[in-house]
Amino acid sequence: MRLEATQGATVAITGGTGSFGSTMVRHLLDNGVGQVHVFSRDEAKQDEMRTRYADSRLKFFLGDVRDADSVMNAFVDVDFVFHAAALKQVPSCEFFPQQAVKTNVTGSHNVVEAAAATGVKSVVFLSTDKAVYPVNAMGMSKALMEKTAQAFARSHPNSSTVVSLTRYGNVMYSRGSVIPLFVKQVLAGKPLTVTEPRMTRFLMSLQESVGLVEYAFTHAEPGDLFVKKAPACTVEVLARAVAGLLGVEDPEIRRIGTRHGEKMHETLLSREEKVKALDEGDYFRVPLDARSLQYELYYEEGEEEIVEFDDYTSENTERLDVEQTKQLLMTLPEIQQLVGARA
Ligand SMILES: O=c1ccn([C@@H]2O[C@H](COP(=O)(O)OP(=O)(O)O[C@H]3O[C@H](CO)[C@H](O)[C@H](O)[C@H]3O)[C@@H](O)[C@H]2O)c(=O)[nH]1
Repeated sequence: MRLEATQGATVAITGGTGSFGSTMVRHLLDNGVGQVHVFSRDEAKQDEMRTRYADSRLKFFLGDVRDADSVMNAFVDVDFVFHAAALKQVPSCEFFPQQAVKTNVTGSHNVVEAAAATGVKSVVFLSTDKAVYPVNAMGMSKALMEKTAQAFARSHPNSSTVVSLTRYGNVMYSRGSVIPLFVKQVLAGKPLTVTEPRMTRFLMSLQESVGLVEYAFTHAEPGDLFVKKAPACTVEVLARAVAGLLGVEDPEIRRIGTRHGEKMHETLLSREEKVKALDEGDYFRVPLDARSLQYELYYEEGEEEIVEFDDYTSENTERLDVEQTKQLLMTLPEIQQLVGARA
């Protein structure tokens, strides 16, 4: 993975102390970035990161994407922005949808406006499969974030700020997610709690999410949306793979039922997007629908092709069995460590 464009450049990352942010920061520092502006709300995490990275190219900006001035302040003299700050927990957004609107929608609007006002060259927005046909407040607010970014690109065709989007699925081993939970349950000798055995999720590593953002950043035309092709598996397969790697071949599985706000399968591209998507090998690129607000284009001329296409979902993508899932899990440093420690 190379980030030639960022060599010597100044990059700002909103949500810079999170999982994505800190992985991207490491990657940028290793690839000759000039400066990184780490923008986030949590001073303790910033302090921890400052000590851990101990690199004079890092500058920390305390602020909140909800506060436009704080965003503007962090973007002065910045070349590129990665917008990762978000409320991303499904349950908390479900209980506090207004908070999701403030951070994910208004906050993202502040980011795009500040980027344009300060002359940022390119800003990549991070979205999620949960934004496609959304059923929960987190997904709905991320869908509106996407629309906010696309609306900017559509209404400012001559802007020197390129706005693009990436969408990805579940990041394996992310904080609070199911893989570390299954690991904990296996190590404690407890049954594995599986919501619905046939439920599927895309599987992506944190490194791949950095790669996707880098790809978007390097290739984007204004308003483009990028998705990485990814395999998927059922949660039962995932549970069996995690247990198998930790030496439990036939784990006890306790079915707990689908949780609130959860889908059976996730969708990375709707069929309306799929019909427009360009296949670029590991990635799909969906160009901006740049039509103006001429109503006849929306209401009088349809698109015949659309019915021929399927959505791109965790159900119809490449599906992994237990052995293949084990192999994929073994690419994760956390799993390598665990398995190594037990060998
Ligand atoms: O005890 C559990 C918990 C989860 N699952 C299943 O495992 C899969 C993955 O669950 P995660 O909780 O890891 O991921 P989600 O798809 O629910 O989404 C997660 O990742 C999102 C980001 O994409 C948000 O952060 C969200 O709040 C967070 O729950 C789902 O099918 C879920 O039903 C189980 O089988 N058993």
